[in-house]
Amino acid sequence: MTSTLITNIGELSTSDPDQRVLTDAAVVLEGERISWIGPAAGAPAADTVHDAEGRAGLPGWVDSHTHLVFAGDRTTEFEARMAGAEYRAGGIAVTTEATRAAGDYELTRLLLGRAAEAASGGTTYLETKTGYGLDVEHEARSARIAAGVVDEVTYLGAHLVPAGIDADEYTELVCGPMLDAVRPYVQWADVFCERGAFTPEQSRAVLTACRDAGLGLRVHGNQLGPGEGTALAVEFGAASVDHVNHLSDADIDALAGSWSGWDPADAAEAGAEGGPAGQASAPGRGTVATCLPACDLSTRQPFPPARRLLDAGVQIALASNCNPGTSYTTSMAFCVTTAVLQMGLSVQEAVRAATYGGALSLGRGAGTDADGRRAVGSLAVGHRADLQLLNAPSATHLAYRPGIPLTGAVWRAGVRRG
Ligand SMILES: N=CN[C@@H](CCC(=O)O)C(=O)O
Ligand SMILES: [Zn+2]
Repeated sequence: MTSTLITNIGELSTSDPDQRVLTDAAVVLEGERISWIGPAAGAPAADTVHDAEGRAGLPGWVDSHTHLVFAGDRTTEFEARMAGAEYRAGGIAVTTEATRAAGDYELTRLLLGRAAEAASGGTTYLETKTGYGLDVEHEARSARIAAGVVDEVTYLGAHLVPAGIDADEYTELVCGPMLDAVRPYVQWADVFCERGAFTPEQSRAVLTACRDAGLGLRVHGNQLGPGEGTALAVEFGAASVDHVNHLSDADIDALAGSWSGWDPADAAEAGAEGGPAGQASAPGRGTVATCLPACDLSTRQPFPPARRLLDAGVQIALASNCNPGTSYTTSMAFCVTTAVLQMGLSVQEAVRAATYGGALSLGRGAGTDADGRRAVGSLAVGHRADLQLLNAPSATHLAYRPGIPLTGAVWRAGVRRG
């Protein structure tokens, strides 16, 4: 097994339980895993050496919320929004029509292009959702295509009630034949619990059916206004609730309560979280609040109360939410920049949310699961060797130099990608 020593790392953000930031550091990669981390002066020899020349190093981004399986374009809707129109869930139907019309080859090509774009920006672990098929055939097709490209696939048949079908009838389809059809390809299920999408009752039905089918749960909640999405997510022990723009005090308390007694160091020691199936059994594991700042800018929503959530003890994630309607970017660096400049997070808090936070929300924050899949999102011995070097001396430059593509060299599972 070949080993690589990456040395002379000026500043290394580990995103580990102690949130250690090492200076003059080195990392050794052996095969797909990290085998050593420490001061450059004490690093062991390796087959090959990469000199970081004082650059900053950090885990590869974990993008835990995207909608990449789609065709078509929503520029006109975006222009109208920039001119003052409100975002409405109904735009999903426009993308659904274009997605259904695209052939398998075209849809796969589009997805591969977006995944490659994400990778070139330093993303090394990627989740994506269905949700632009909205019938049995096209949801199953989206799930199948996604499973061949990304790391984790989420079933989002409950994205919008398509025209021509009663909402309750459609919800039954989502909970029955559509779920059966996507089940071989997906690990997670999600529901858009929001006005104009799915009611709390319909969302509850979807979460129940998907939980009973053995899927891990996620919720799109509290994006466009106050609502029950977050409360439902906590009640169902969902791994994440995403958007969280309009939270009540009770929502924040519920999220914080879901994490009471949880200690990341215990989680790391206890070993595998086991992915989605492990979410209920992981001790003290709560519901991650996933913030999507690029989407908030594009839809002119208030940013989520990330500072308050962190201070209350809630684990948060940052994700791109790349989709054609509300957030057409794969740039995790942009999300980190925005979280620092606009949401009151420190650089290290934002980096941790965009790496470890996402991994935690995907059940991949610690240990190695039964299939041998290693933890991602933080740099520790035994974790998958996913890391990036910035063309900058510190992670602070992500916020200090907004808009500058700083990702330099990237390793994914120990393999140099860029
Ligand atoms: N909010 C729901 N779904 C997507 C937007 C989908 C669309 O408008 O196409 C989101 O996460 O923002
Ligand atoms: Zn989304």
